[in-house]
Amino acid sequence: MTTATLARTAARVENAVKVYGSGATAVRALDGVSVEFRTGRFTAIMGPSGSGKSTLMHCAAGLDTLTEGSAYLGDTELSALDDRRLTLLRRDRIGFVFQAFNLVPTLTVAENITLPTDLAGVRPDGEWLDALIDAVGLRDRLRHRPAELSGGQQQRVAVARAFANRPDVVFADEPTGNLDSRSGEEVLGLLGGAVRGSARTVVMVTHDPVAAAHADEVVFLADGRLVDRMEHPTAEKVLDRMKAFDATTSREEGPS
Ligand SMILES: Nc1ncnc2c1ncn2[C@@H]1O[C@H](COP(=O)(O)OP(=O)(O)OP(=O)(O)O)[C@@H](O)[C@H]1O
Repeated sequence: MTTATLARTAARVENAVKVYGSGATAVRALDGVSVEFRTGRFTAIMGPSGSGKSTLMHCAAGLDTLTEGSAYLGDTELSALDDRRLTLLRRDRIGFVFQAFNLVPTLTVAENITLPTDLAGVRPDGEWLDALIDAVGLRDRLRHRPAELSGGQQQRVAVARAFANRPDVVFADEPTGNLDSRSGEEVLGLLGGAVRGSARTVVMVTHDPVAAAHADEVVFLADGRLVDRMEHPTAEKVLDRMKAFDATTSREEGPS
C-alpha cells in the first residue's frame, strides 16, 4: 500500500480472520476480509444476518481482536497495542453510535455529549461543540436526562457525543435500528452531514437499504467474506443486491 493510499485511509483490515470458539463448535465469522474505509467518506457495511458485519466493525474499531490478519486505525496497528493503549486509542480517536443509544442515564444531555472530552481530560473545542449541539437540534434539551427524551432525541445525543472530540472515525452499529423512519432519517442526515460538511469519516453497519443509501459506498459481506462494493448507492440498487443474496441462499439450500 502506498503512502498516498494510507493517508486517505482512516481504518482498514487486512486478511482479517475471526474465529469464535474452537473445535467442532468453532464459527469462522470473518474469513479473510481486506477492506479499507476511506477518510472523509460514509461507508455502510451490509450483508445477510450472520455474515460478519458486527464482527468486522468491532475488530476494525478495536472492540474485539482478530484471530489472524491485521486491523489499522490510520497507520496504527491495533494488535500492536496493549490494553491501556487500545483503550486510549478508542477514547481519543474513535466515536461510537450503538443501536441502544448507550447514554449515561444519570448525566444530562450536555454532560453526555462532553463525556469523551471530559474523560480525555481535554478542554472541549467550544465552537465545535456549539455547532454540534445546533446540528443535532438539542440546545433546548441540554439540562434534560436521557429518560426525558424520545428515542430519536437520545440517538441525536449519541451522535453528538460520538463526534465531540473530532475522532478519526465514527463507527455506528445499526444506529437507526430502534428508531421510527422519520427519526432514523434525521440521524442518518446528521451522520451524512458530518461527513460532507465537516470531512468526518463514518462506518455504519445496517440491515436497511434505505439507511445504506445515505452512504457514499456500501461494502457487502456474505459468509464472512467481502463479496461486493457499490459506489453511490440507492435504496433500490442495494435492495436488488441483497435480493441476489437471498436467491443464492435459497439455491444453496434447495427447495424445502
Ligand atoms: N461472541 C460470539 N460467539 C460465538 N459466535 C459468535 C459471536 N459473535 C458472533 N458470532 C457468530 O459469528 C457470525 C457473524 O456474526 P455477526 O454478529 O458478526 O454477524 P452480522 O452480519 O452482524 O449479523 P446480524 O445481521 O444478524 O447482526 C454468526 O454466525 C454469529 O453467530
